[in-house]
Amino acid sequence: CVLNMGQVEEAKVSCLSILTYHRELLVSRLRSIQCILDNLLACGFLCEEDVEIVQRTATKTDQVRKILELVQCKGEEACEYFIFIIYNVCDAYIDLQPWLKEISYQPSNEVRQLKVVNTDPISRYCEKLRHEMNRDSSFIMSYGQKEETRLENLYTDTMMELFNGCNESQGFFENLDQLLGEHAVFNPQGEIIYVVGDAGVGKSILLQKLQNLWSKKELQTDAIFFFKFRCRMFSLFKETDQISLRDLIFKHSCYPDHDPDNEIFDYILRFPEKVIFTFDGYDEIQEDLDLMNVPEVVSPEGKANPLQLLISLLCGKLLKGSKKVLTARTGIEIQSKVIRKKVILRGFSPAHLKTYIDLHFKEQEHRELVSVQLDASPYLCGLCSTPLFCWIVFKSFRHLHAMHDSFHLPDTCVTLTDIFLLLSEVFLSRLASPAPSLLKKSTRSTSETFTAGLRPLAAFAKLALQGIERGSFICSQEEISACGLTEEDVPLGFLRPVSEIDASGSPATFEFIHVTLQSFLAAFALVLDEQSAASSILKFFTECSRKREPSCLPFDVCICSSTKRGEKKPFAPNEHLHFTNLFLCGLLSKTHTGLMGHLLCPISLKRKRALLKSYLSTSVKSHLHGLPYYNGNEGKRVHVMPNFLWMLRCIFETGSKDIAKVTAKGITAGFIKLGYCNVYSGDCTALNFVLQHRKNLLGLDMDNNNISDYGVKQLKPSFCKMTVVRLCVNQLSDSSIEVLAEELCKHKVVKTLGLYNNHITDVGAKLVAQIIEECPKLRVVKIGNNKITSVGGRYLANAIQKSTSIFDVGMWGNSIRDEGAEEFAQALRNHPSLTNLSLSFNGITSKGGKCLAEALKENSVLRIFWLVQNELTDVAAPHLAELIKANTGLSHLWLISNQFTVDGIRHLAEALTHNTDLKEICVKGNKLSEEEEKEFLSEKRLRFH
Ligand SMILES: Nc1ncnc2c1ncn2[C@@H]1O[C@H](COP(=O)(O)OP(=O)(O)OP(=O)(O)O)[C@@H](O)[C@H]1O
Repeated sequence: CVLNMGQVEEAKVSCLSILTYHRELLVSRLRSIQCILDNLLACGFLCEEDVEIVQRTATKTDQVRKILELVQCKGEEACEYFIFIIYNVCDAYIDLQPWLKEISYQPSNEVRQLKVVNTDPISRYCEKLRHEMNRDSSFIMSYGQKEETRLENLYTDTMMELFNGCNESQGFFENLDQLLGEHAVFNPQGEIIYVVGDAGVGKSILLQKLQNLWSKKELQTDAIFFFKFRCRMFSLFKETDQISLRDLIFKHSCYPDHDPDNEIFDYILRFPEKVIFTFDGYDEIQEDLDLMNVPEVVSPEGKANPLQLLISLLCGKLLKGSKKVLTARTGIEIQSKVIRKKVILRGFSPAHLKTYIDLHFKEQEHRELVSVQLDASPYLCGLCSTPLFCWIVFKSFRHLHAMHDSFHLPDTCVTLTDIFLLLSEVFLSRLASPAPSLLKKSTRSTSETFTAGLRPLAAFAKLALQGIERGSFICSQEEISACGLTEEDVPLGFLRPVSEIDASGSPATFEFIHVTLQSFLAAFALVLDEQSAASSILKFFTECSRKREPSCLPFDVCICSSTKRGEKKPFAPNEHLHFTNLFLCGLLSKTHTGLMGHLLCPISLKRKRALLKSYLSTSVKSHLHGLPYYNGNEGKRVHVMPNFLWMLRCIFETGSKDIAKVTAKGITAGFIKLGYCNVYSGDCTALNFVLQHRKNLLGLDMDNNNISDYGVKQLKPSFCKMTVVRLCVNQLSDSSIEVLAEELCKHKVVKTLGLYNNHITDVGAKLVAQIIEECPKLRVVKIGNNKITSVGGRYLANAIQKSTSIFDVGMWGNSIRDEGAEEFAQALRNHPSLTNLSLSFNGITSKGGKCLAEALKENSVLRIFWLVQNELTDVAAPHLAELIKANTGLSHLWLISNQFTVDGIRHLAEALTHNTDLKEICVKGNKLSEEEEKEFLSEKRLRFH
C-alpha cells in the first residue's frame, strides 16, 4: 500500500507504520469490531484466543487498541489485511472512507486474493431488509390468496402529476426514480414527499413498486434502509401504548438479528439520509387528535404514542433528512410547509390502459374484444382509468368468459355499483362447484349466485359495516366469527390477512382487499338489514353532510389543527362514507330491484328506495339553495363544493331521472364553477346525466381537474347548452377538440373556450380555428401551453382574421415562431374586435416582432399585447417604437424577458414621449444592468420591476 503524506515522496510506506501513525484516528472512529474480528479469524491472522482477549476488553476503544496491537504483532500482512477489510466493507466503515482516500489507499494484488466476508450487523440488516422487502413486494394481490400475480407481470405506469406549493401543475414525472430525487422539490425545508390520489388510483401499488425496485437495487438511491408502514397500523395501538422509535422501526418493520452493540440504530440516527420511509394511507388513521396534547417527541430514545412518533417523523423532528413518502386520498390537505414535493396520481392514460390490457390478457383475441368494448364506451374507459376499477372490470371479463363463455359486460352503461356487484359475484361463485369445463356454461344466473351466497355475503357485509362505523379497516378473528363467518368463507376473496402484525405465524387479523370494497359491502349491509328502522340507511348521508372544516393533518405544532377539541374523530376523512352512500344509491336503484328483490323482503326494499329518493331530492334542493351565489360578468355564478360532486355521483348511481330533473332545475345560476374539484372523467357521465335535463344555457368552468378525452366524450350531449366551456389543465388531446368542434359548431352558443395546459397539437388547433370561424358569439379563446406550431398558428390566425366577435386570445406557451407571428400580423391588421392578445413564450424573434409591430400600426382596437419571453432583440426596437409613435390606442405592451439592451429600450422610451394612450410597457428581465436602468427613471410608464 502507498502512503501519500506529502513529506514522503511517493514511497511505499508499510501498513504497519500506517496503523501506528493513525492509531488515534482508528481508535476513535472504528466501529463494527465484530466484522474485523470475524475476518481476521477466518483468514488465520488471529486465533480464537486472540478474539476472546479482544472481546473480554471492557470498552470499545480498548478493543480497537487491542486489535491494533495484535495485528501489528502479527506483521505487515495482517496489518494490510486489516486495512483491506475497512476498504472492502465500506458501508460498515463509512467513517473511515475519507481516511482511506486521504492516504490514497489502493489494495495490493496479494491482499486482493484474500476473502472478506461482510459480517457487519448493518450490512446484514440491510440484506435482510432487502430480502424481506422483495418477498413482500413481489406480488399484487388478486382474487383471494391463491391467485396472486407477480408485480412485474401487471404493474403499469400511471400518470404522476407534479404540483408546487400553490397547487399549480408542474408537469409529469417520467419515472419512479424522480419521486425520491431532488426533481420538483418546491420546498427544501419540507420533509414529506406527498402522494395523493383517489380511491384505487394506485397509491399503494406505487409504493409497492418503489419497494420492489429498492429491494432489487434497481432504484436510483443511496438509501440502505427502507421501512414501510401502513398508516392503518397506527390505529391498532391503544391510546396508552408507548413505544420508542427503535421499537417502531425494529419491531413493527424489520427486526435486526445480530446487533449486540446497537450499531444499526446508532447508524440510522447518524445517517438519516440513508433511510427511506413509506407511510401508506394517511387518510386511514382514525385516532383522536387529543392524543396530540401529549408533549412533542423529539428524543429518539424516548417513548411515545406511536401516532405521535409518526407525526414527529413526518415533521422532521425525528430523523430529519430521511426520505418520507406519505400517501393519502385526495382531499386530505396538509400544510405546504411540511411538504417537500407533491404528486397527484392520475391513473392510467389511454396509452397506459393499452399496456395494461396487453399485460392482463395474454390472448390476442381477448385483447381485441376488450378494446372494442372499451372503445364503445367512454364511460367505461373513464372508470378504467382508475386502476382498481380497471382491474375489477378486466377480472370480470375473465370470469364471464370462464363461466358463461361470453366476453361481454352485461350492459353498455356500467356503474360503479355494477362493477362491485360483479366482483362480489365472482367471489360468491366460488361457493358453487366449478362449472363443467367441457361445456363451459354456468348453470347459475347472477341472482342465483347471490341468493346461494346470501349467508356469507350478509356476514361479510355486516363485518364491513361494523368496521366503517368504528372507523376501522382491520378486523380480528373474533369479529369475523361473531359476524357468522366460517373458516371456509374467509378464503372467498373479500378479506385478506394483514401480514405486518403477524407475530405468531398465523395471521390474527384481516382486512378487506380494498377499502372501497368495504364501503360497498357496508352499503349492502344497510340494504339487507331488516331489523333496524328503514331510515338507518341514511345515517352516513347525515354524517357526510355535516359541515366540516377542511381536513388537516394533526401535525401538532407545525401543522394547523382546524378542528375543535373533543369532537370524535375530528379529522377522520369521510370518503369511504361517501362511497358507502354512493353504493347504497346504486344497490337501491331501479336497475337492481330485480336482484335485490331476491335478497330481502320486497316491501322493505320498496320502503328503502322511496326513502332514499325522497331524501336525495330534498337534500339536493337544499344543498343547491345553500350554495354561495354571486354575480359576475356572465350573470349569476356559483362555485360548487366537492360535496356537490358526490351528490351528482349518487344521483347518477340511482339512475333516477326524477332526481336528475330536480337537480337540473335547482341549478339557478347561469354559470357553474367546478374548478379544482377533482372531477375525473367518470364524473362527466354523472354531470351529463343531470345537465341533459337543464333547459337554459349554462357556463361550465371545469379547469384544473382530471377530465381527459373520455370525460369530454361523455359530456358531448351537454355542449349544446354551454356558453362557457372551460376545460383548461385537464389532459385533453386533439380527440377532445374533435368532439368540441362538432358540438359547438352545431349549436353556436359558445362565448368562452378555455383550453390552456392540455395536449393540443396543430390538428386540434385547426379544429379550434373552425370553432372560431363558425361560432359568431365566441369572444374568448385560451389555448396557451399546448403543442401548437406555426402550422396550427396559421389556422388560428386565419380564423381570427375572419371573426368579428373575437375579443381575447391567449396563445402563450406554444411554438408558432416567426412564421406564425407573420400570420398573426396579417390577422391583426385592421381587426375589428380583438382587444387582448398573448403571443408570449412562442419563440418569436425580431423578424416576427417587426411584422407584428408594422401590422399593428393599422389596428386601433388591440389594447393589451403580450410578447413576454420571446427572442426579440434591439433589431425589433425601432419597429416597436414606430408602433408606439403611431398611437394606435394600445394601452399595455408586455416585453418581459426578451433580449433588449439599453439601446433598444432608448428607442422605446423616446417613442413613449409621443404617445399618450400607452399606460405601460413592461421590460423587466431584459439585458440591462441596474445602472443602465437608471437612465429611464423619469419615464414611469417604462417598468423594470
Ligand atoms: N400501477 C398499477 N399497475 C397495475 N395495477 C394497478 C396499478 N395501480 C393499481 N393497480 C390495481 O388497482 C388496485 C388498487 O390499487 P391501490 O391499492 O394501490 O390503490 P390506492 O390508491 O392505494 O387506493 P386506496 O386509496 O383506496 O387505498 C391494485 O390492487 C391493483 O390491482
